[in-house]
Amino acid sequence: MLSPPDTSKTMKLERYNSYIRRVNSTKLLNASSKLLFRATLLIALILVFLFTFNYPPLSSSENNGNHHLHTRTNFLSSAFGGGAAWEKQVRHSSTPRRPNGMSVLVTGAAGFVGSHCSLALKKRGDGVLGLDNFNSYYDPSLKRARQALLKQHQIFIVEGDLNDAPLLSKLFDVVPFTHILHLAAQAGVRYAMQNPQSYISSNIAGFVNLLEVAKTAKPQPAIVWASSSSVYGLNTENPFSELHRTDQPASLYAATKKAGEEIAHTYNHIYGLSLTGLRFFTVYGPWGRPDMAYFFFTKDILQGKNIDVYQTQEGKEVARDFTYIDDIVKGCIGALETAEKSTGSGGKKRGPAQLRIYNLGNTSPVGVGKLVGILEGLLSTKAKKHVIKMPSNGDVPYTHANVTLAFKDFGYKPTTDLASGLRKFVKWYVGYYGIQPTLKREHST
Ligand SMILES: O=C(O)[C@H]1O[C@H](OP(=O)(O)OP(=O)(O)OC[C@H]2O[C@@H](n3ccc(=O)[nH]c3=O)[C@H](O)[C@@H]2O)[C@H](O)[C@@H](O)[C@H]1O
Repeated sequence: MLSPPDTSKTMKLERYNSYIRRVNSTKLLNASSKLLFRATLLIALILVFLFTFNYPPLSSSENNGNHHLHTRTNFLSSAFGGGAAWEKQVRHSSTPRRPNGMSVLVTGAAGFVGSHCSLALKKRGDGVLGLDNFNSYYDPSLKRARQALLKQHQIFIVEGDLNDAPLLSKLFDVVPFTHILHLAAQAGVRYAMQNPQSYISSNIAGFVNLLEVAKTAKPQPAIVWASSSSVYGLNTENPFSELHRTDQPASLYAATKKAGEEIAHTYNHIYGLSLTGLRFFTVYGPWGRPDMAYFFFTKDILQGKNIDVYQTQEGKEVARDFTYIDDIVKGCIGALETAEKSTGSGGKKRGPAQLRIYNLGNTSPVGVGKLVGILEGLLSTKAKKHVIKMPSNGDVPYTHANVTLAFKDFGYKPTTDLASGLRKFVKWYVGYYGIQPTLKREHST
C-alpha cells in the first residue's frame, strides 16, 4: 500500500498564503479607506473654497468697473430676501405717483426724522424706499411701530445696514433713485463716550459706503443728508451761521458729523455728486427718540423719578434751539426739491456739482429749566428736579441757529414754538404708551 502523501507541508503553505491574503486585503481596505477619506476631505475643501470666494463668478455681465461688487451682490441676494417678490416690493415702494416725482432712498426710515420725511414724501406722490438696520440703540419696538405706520402708506423698509455694500448696490441695480435722503446715523451726543466705535461705523464708514455706491450708480442720485448743530462745538459766536468755524467739536458725535461734511466735499469734488448737508438743531416731536432729554424727562416726570437738569460750570442755564419735527420735514423737502442733479457718471465727474450746507433750527433758544416747566404744565405733574453742573461728556451749553441761508434758498421758516410742539408731543406720548385717559383728554388739542 502506498502510504498517504505527506500533506503537512502543503497545508502549512496554504495556511501561510491565506494569512498573507488576509493581511494584504486588510492593508488594501485600510489604504482604500484612507484614499476615500482624503478624497472626501479634498472635495469638502474645494466646496468651502468655492462657497467662500464665490468662484467662478455667478455673474460676469458687469462692465462698469464694479465687477466684484456686483458679483457679490448677486451671490448675497438670497441672504437679504432678494428675488422677484422682494424686487417687486422695492420697485412698487420707490415708484413716484405724480409726474416728475422723485424716487428717494431714505436711510434711517424707521428713525424719528426718517419716518416723518418718508410719510411726507409719499403723501406728495414721491416714491420712497426705506432702509434701516433696526439697531437697539433705543427701544426697537418703537422703530417697528414706525415701520408699521409706513407700511400702511405703502412704504417698504428694507432691513439692512449702511455698511452692506452688496445690498446697497443691489438696491441701485433695481431702482434708478433720483435722490437719497440719508438720515441713518448713530445719534446721541453723550453715548459716544460709551460706544465710540458705533459712531465711526455708522457716521463715517457707513456714509462712505453709501457714497461709494452712489458715485457708480447710473444715474448718480442727488444726496441730502443729516449733519448736526453739534459741529459748532465750542464756537462762541451767536447765532450760529454756516460761515462760523466748526473745527472745535466737543464730542465724538460732532467730530463724525464734521468728518461727514469734509467727506461730502471730497465726493463732490472727485465724482461730481450733488451733496447737501443739513445741520439739525435738537429736533423733537411725536414719534421722537427716547434717548433725548424732552422724551425721557416726560417719562421720568410721569413715573415720579428725579431728573437731572444741567447748568453750565458758571451756573448758567443750558439752552437749546429746540426745533419741531414738522419744520425739519419742510426743510428736508425744500433741500431735496432744490438739489441739483449730480454731474458724474459711471464713477467719473463730468462737471462741477452742487455742494451745500444749511442750518435747520428754530432761531429761538430755550433753557432746559423752561422746557421742564412746560412739560410740568402739560403733564399736570411737578418734576423732581435735580439741578447739577453739566458733566464733561461732550455736551455744549448753548445752540442758536441763524437760518437765513435756508430761507433764501428754499423758503425755510420754522413756525412751531416749543410750547406748541411739546403739546403735540405729549398728546402723542400719552396715546402711544396708553397713559391715563384723563391726561389725554386734558391735553387734546
Ligand atoms: O442738535 C443736534 O445735532 C443734536 O441734538 C440732540 O442733542 P442735544 O441737543 O444734546 O439733545 P438732548 O440730549 O435731548 O439734550 C437737550 C438738552 O437737555 C440737557 N440735558 C440732557 C440730559 C439730561 O439728563 N439733562 C439735561 O439737562 C442737555 O444739556 C441739552 O441742553 C440729539 O440728541 C443729537 O443726536 C443731535 O442731533
